[in-house]
Amino acid sequence: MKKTLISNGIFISNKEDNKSSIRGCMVIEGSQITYIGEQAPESIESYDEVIDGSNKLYMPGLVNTHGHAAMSLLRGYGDDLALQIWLEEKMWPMEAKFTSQDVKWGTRLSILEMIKGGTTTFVDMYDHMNEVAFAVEESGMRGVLTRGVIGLCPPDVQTAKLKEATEFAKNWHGKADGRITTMMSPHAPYTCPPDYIERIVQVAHDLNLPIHTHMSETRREVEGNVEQYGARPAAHLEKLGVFTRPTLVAHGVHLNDEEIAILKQYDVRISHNPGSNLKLASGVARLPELLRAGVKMSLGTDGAASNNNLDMFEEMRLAALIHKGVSGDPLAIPAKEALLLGTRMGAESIWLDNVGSLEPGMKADFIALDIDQPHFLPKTDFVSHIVYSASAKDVVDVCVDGTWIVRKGECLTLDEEKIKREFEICFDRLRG
Ligand SMILES: CSC[C@H]1O[C@@H](n2cnc3c(O)ncnc32)[C@H](O)[C@@H]1O
Ligand SMILES: [Zn+2]
Repeated sequence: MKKTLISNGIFISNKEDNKSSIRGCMVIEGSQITYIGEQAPESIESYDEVIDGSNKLYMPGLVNTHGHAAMSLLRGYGDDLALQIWLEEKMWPMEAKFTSQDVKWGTRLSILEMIKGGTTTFVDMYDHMNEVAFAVEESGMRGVLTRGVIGLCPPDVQTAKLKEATEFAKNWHGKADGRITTMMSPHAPYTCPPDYIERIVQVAHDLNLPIHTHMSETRREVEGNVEQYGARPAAHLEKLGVFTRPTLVAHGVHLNDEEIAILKQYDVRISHNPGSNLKLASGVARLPELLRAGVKMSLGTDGAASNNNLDMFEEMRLAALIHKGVSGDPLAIPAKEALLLGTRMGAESIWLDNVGSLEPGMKADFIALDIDQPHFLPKTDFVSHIVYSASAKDVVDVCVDGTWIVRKGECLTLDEEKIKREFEICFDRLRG
C-alpha cells in the first residue's frame, strides 16, 4: 500500500477538539489518512512519496450537496428571471432537447470546474444519469447521484421514469470503489403528484436509500402547495411518508417555526444554496435559526444556470456574509461555521461519515491551496482567509480516496481540452 508524507504544510483539520490550524505533517496510506501532527511519525525513508507542503494550505475537500452538473450547458441562459418562469420558459424547453451526449459533456465540464476548484464530493440530480456515473468513475471524484423525476406527465411516462430512476439507483450504489452512492428523487412537491411521491418513497424503502428533493424554495411554491393540498410543503411531504426515509432537501428558504420543528424531528437535512436563491430572487433561508434548532445544514451551488459557477468558496462566503446582513448580527454565521458547512457538515448531510475532516481513519479527500499569494497575507487566521478571501482559483492539488486527481492545477484524470471541445459541439447544437 502506497505511503505518502506531506511535510511543512499548514493543515486545517476540522477536528472537533483541534486548534483551527497546525503547521506540520500528514500521512496517507492507501485511501486513508493515518496521521496528522506537528512531527513526521517515521523517518523519511519509510515513505514511498514525500511532498514538500511549504506555502500550501491543506484542508478537507469541499462538499457540494446540491446541483445539476449538466446545466453548465445552460450557463448564462435565462439570467435574471424568477424560478417558475426560469424553469417553465427557459430550462425545461432546453432540457427537453438534451441527449445523453449533452449530459455526458455538460457534466464533465462541471466536474472539471468542481475538482479544479476544490470540490471533492458532489450531489447530482438529473436525467441520463449513467453518463454522470461514468464521469464520476473516470474523474476519481466522489458523487451522490440520483435520477430526478418530474411527474407532470401521463401515468405510463411516470412509471417509465420511476423504473429508470430505480434501476440507476440499484445499479450504481456503492460503485467506483464506493465513491458513488445513490438516492431517489421526486423533483419537488409542485412537480410530483402525491401518489407518485408515495411510489418513489416505497422504492427508497425497498432499496434502503435516502430521498433528495427540492422543497420550499419560493414563497409562490409554499402558497401553491397550501392552495392545492391544504398544507405547507414540509407537512405535505411528512404526510406522504417522505421523511420516513433519510432525506436531504434542497433550499428550504420559506420555512416557518412549525416546519423547522418537523424537519428537526425527522432529522431531515437541508442543502442551503445561497447563490442560487439570490440569483432567482427566491429569498434567504433561515440558516442561523435552522442551525440553532439543530437541523443538519450544508451548502450547495445548484446548477450553473442559476449561480452561475460551481465555486464552493463563494457559497461559504455568501453564507457567512448574507446572514450577517439580514440579521444585523456579525456572529450569525462565523467563518469557522461557514467552513464546516462547506466540508464536514456537508459530508454528514449526505451520510458520508468518513470524509469532511483530516484525521486518522478518515478518507484521504483533501485539497491544497497555494497560499504564496497576496490575499493570504498576513499569515494569521487561515480559516478567515479561506472563507473571506480565497476562491476556487487558489486550489492547486486535489486528492480523493488517496488518489491525486489534480496536481499543480492540472486535472490528471480527465482530458480538459477534449471536454471543452465536445462541450462546445453540444452547445452549438442546442443553442446555436
Ligand atoms: C429532474 S432533473 C432536475 C431538474 O431540476 C431543475 N432545477 C434546476 N435548478 C432548480 C431549482 O433551483 N429549483 C427547482 N428545479 C431546479 C432542472 O432544470 C431539472 O429540470
Ligand atoms: Zn436544484
